[in-house]
Amino acid sequence: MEDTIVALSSGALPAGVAVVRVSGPAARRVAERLAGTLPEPRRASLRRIRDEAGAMLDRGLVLFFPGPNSATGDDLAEFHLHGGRATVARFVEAATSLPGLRLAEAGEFTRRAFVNGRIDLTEAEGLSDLLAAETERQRRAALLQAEGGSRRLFEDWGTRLLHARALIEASFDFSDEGDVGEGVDAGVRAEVAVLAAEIDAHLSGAARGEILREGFRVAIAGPPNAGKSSLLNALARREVAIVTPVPGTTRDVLEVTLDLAGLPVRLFDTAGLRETADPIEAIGVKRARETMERADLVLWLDAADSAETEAAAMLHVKQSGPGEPRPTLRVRSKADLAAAAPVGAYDLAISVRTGAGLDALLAALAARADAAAGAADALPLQARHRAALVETRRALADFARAPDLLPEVAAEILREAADRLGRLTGRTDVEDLLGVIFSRFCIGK
Ligand SMILES: Nc1nc2c(ncn2[C@@H]2O[C@H](COP(=O)(O)OP(=O)(O)OP(=O)(O)O)[C@@H](O)[C@H]2O)c(=O)[nH]1
Ligand SMILES: [K+]
Ligand SMILES: [Mg+2]
Repeated sequence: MEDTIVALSSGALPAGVAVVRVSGPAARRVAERLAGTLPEPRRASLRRIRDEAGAMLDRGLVLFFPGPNSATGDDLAEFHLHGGRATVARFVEAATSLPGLRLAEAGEFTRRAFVNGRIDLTEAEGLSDLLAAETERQRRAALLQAEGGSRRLFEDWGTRLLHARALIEASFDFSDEGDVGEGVDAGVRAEVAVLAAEIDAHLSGAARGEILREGFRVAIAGPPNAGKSSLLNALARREVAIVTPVPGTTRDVLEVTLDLAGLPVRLFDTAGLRETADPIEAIGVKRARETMERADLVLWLDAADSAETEAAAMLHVKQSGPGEPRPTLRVRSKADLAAAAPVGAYDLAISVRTGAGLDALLAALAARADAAAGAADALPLQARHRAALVETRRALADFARAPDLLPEVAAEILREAADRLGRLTGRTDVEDLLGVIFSRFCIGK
């Protein structure tokens, strides 16, 4: 029989309330031992909680959720205790001293929910993202997935693949032998093509999903002394980077994450770009160029008092890497030093000294991040999903490429494609296929 598991399910102690959950076949017996009697299912009721020797441990709310309609799918008891370390430790000690009960491993409650068919893998991933979400957009995307958004999409695709395959299999399982090898029906091919296009559209959101997850990367770059580190400190509202009047102060890449438009926006302060004989600074310059290459946006700073000309500045941008030039926001910095900042060639003028232009800069960053992240309620696309969908797509491309495929081969390719999808949700199952075939083709007669 399956173990019964116990763990503190709420956050760090001490806290106002600690929620301890007990899940598994012994949950009812254990909860009765500790709480005396159990309230009606799904009702909270106050109980004295006693240890194995009958000594009082605490007084708190007790709930009982009979399986399979519980969060884990097993019998589940919940204790709301006073959130002190000693209280929780003593409770867990008393519970685990009862037979059949042990401490839960990391993620084990969710794992049981999956094993018991309460949630699929994408919903489990959504739950874990929901716990990790730090910004509003991350929270919304995670909730969408935890609530089954991705599961429904992938299951719909899987069902359609199953249909197409069932139709093909029928053509060789149930036709006269002479018909075998006629190639795949045009209607089935068309259905698969529509499906492939839908997967492509979903895959095209990969870059947006990555921004949601990994953050929108902004490289603060420019010539030495442009005020890059000063800007980083101003936006972070703390002294993250060393600022001095000495050009070439920054060498390491420094990172600060802001929450803008509900998205994580990662700012990287970099070494000023210039030719240098100093080997340490040269490494810093190399890292600065690499950071620019990987950035979603380059914030190119050019100080109002700098001798650097427009053309030279753009040369730096061009020199920043071999790849595509990155999207760039050109900022005239230290605007307080110029009588009238020549904004024309720049997108924005700022002064860290006076604070001028900083709000406009933040608004511009938020707008860029928001545009890059795409529609606010699009389903998130995770790396694991992307990998599986790319494989699914590859199989469908094989299917599309050869119009004269033997039905047996075509069915096998679709089986592979569906397998990849099934692994996404963790519900690959041949019984499904049999069900579709038999229900559609009235085998029983
Ligand atoms: N007047 C004025 N001075 C500024 C402003 N921002 C920065 N400075 C000064 O410019 C100098 C260089 O600033 P940093 O922030 O170190 O410049 P940096 O671009 O990080 O320099 P490196 O790391 O050496 O490339 C410092 O003395 C700052 O106090 C500003 O808005 N106005
Ligand atoms: K400096
Ligand atoms: Mg610096």
